[in-house]
Amino acid sequence: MSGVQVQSVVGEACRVGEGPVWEGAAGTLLYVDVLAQDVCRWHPHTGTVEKVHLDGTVGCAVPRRGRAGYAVACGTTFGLLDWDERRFTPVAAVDKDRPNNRFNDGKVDPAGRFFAGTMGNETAPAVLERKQGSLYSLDAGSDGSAATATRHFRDVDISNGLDWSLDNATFFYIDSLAYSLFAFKYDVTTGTLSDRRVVYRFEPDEAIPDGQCLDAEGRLWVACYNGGRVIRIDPETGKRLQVVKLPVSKTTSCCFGGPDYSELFVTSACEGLDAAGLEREPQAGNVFKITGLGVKGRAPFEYAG
Ligand SMILES: O=C1O[C@H](CO)[C@@H](O)[C@H](O)[C@H]1O
Repeated sequence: MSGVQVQSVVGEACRVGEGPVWEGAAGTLLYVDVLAQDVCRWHPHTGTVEKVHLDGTVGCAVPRRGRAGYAVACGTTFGLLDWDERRFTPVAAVDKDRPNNRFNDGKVDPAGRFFAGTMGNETAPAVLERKQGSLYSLDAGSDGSAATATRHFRDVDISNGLDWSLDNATFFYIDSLAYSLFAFKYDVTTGTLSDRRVVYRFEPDEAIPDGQCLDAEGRLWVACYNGGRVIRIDPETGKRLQVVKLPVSKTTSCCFGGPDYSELFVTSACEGLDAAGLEREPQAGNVFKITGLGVKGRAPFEYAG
């Protein structure tokens, strides 16, 4: 019998919860509510959620190496958030020719670069002008030089689902409306991508692929938006290995965490629920914890700037 259990741990609903990151030293879960414009931090021991409200949509927030606060992709600007002072300092702006764009999902690479991608403005979930987005990284300057934003590619619909293979040689990426999980060759020394290929094409009941994370065995866990599930994919074989269903439909992203990284945290959204009665989902927008998967994740990488 499967020992997999799903539990709602943050009962306060997010409009669009995204980008969970486990903070090992503090034992807290960082995530964002994109449309509420909040960076959120959940304390499991007290059950409380602290929030910092920003002056724009928040695509993602990531921890900094050896420094307090977070690097954040807000609106179309990479910046730094001083959590205690609740102050956002812009570092680099992108997509200056696309005023309706916003940042979406992001993650730090094994060398400390902050990758995040953009998308056009949605009129409803997953309804937007196509091919407006790009994938960027924010590379921390060395020896006191300024951080710089680099565009890796254009023509993205909804930039999503980033992670790197255990040997750092492959970058995994999702463009949601391509309904595909892509892999690129990755040069971790230079931070460059090449040779894009499709690893997995999503099934109709898996709906829209959203955020993802790698586990310690090199397999990927993908949250399926409108699919109410996370699925485990072997990128070597392109086979789906496992499905875990959740009690809400708009599952948006996942990360491993907990004291030994054996718990999978899943964010969800309640914004834009459709006319099929889904708005009555009692737990839509909550954060969930899945235990008993029998596999662990790894600690997140931290932005070097
Ligand atoms: O990552 C996301 O995926 C969702 C589905 O593609 C989209 O509706 C959200 O606005 C977006 O943040």
